[in-house]
Amino acid sequence: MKTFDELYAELSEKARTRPEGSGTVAALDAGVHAIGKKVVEEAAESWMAAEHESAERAAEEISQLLYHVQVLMLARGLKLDDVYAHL
Ligand SMILES: N=c1c2ncn([C@@H]3O[C@H](COP(=O)(O)OP(=O)(O)OP(=O)(O)O)[C@@H](O)[C@H]3O)c2ncn1[C@@H]1O[C@H](COP(=O)(O)O)[C@@H](O)[C@H]1O
Repeated sequence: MKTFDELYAELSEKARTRPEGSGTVAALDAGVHAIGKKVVEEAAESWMAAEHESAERAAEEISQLLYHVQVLMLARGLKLDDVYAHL
């Protein structure tokens, strides 16, 4: 298990070191447009799971949404504090 901040730190390190086989590196290389589409897809899947499936399935889809949101942040060079400043 990891927190939102811990995941962001892990993904930042992946973006910096670009290890072979990293899905995050592949997503970053695909660019903001492709990442944005994944965010929308995972948002829809989160909605559908929350409305029609178990709480556990909804949590799983929401975790994927959070992951893709973080990849989008990295693609735009946004740090956690840039977002937290608006909360
Ligand atoms: N938490 C996640 C995570 N959540 C979601 N995803 C990606 O989102 C996809 C889920 O989308 P879907 O369920 O729609 O599955 P899918 O349509 O079959 O996936 P695609 O065909 O679109 O790849 C997964 O296949 C992963 O590619 C994640 N990929 C990575 N992480 C974590 O990120 C870290 C870095 O991962 P790597 O960069 O791959 O090393 C690790 O700790 C991972 O656990």
